[in-house]
Amino acid sequence: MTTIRSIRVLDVRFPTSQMLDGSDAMNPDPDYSAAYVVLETDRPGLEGHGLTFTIGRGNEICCAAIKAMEHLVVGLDLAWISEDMGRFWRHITSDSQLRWIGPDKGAIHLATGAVVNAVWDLWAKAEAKPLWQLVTDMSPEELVRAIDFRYLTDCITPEEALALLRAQAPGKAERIRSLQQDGYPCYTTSAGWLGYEDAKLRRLCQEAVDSGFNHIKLKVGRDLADDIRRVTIAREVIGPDRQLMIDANQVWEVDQAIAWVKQLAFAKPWFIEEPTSPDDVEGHRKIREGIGAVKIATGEMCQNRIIFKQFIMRGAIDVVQIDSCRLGGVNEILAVLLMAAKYKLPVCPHAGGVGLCEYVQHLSMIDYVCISGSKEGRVTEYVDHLHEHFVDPCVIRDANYMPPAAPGFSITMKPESLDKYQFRG
Ligand SMILES: C[C@H](O)[C@@H](O)[C@@H](O)[C@H](O)C(=O)O
Ligand SMILES: [Mg+2]
Repeated sequence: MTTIRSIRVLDVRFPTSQMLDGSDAMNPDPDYSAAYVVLETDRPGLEGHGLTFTIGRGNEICCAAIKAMEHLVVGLDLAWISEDMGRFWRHITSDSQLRWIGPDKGAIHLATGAVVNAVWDLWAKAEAKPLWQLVTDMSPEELVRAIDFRYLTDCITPEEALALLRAQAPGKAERIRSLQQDGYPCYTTSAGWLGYEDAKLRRLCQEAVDSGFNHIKLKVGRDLADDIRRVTIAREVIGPDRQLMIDANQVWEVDQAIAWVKQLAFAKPWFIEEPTSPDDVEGHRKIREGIGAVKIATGEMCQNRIIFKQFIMRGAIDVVQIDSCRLGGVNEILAVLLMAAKYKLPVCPHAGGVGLCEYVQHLSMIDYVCISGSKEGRVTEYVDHLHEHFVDPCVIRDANYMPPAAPGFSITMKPESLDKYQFRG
């Protein structure tokens, strides 16, 4: 028996705004931060680690929200959790007084992401498996049991999910072999932060091409003339055959988005990401209909499975960009992966930030092995910042995430980094 004895919460912030790393049209000066949680157990040496990502101020609010969930996790037995993961998720999201300040959204849901992922990390460490393997070793029945289908059954029922997972099961071993050999494809955003000068943009695009990337994402949306110049540079460096993606981080009105994207269409972007409010399903649908061949991607700020359901069912998006800790952790992410698979939409997760690449590689591998069954038209984000702070950082080979081998969810940070970057006000 392993019992969660206590939780420790740390406010960790990195001064990334100094170099304008991570900057975009909506967020000019992000300080990549983590509301970091450690679940301490009665088994010596066994802890679960998790985090939710913020960009600086407000991180303390997420830390407070995690602390407010303490009574929901302390005292739980790992065997009770792992016996029925869906029951655990319902338990953690059903405190009615905390639910009142959500539900399924805002700081309390970000906190849910941190805590739920810490529990998965704990379970994977207890089983001595990397998280992706813990999940891909599950039977279709066990996977379905991990999901809370509340509010989703008009889109996908547990029976349909089971049928989908069973249909993919025979190919699992072969796909795991493919992951071990070639990894899972990724794209880079490191070249295209909005605060970077043209010369730096050009140099970083070239470096990305030289390291084997076939997909590059650029920030747009502050100034149209700048954008035209920047996408021209990027297209020139990457050539006609690689994919260019653009990301506006929610700055436009719906009609403005249509007009602006049309002006950038000459550079043949594969998709426009977050053209407008992340909650505006109908707005995305209108933009999608108005911009011709350019696809619509969104999801890094899609707060829960219910909004994703609407995007997916209303034909409002082409590319589903789950975030590993804005949704309420692995359980809710599995639900979104299944809905996307049913509607045959590719999932290209959001990453970057601090720790998001470490998290998300596992999720893409689970999607590939158990759910979508394909790497076709799918790439996961990669950003080259802050990996040195992790005990088991992600490994990229020829623009592919290689499957992590160490037990857990790869999110454990080095004690010296936690100490050095702890925010002390
Ligand atoms: C503030 C952040 O760096 C964002 O710009 C980033 O998450 C971005 O939207 C992305 O898609 O990587
Ligand atoms: Mg983005």
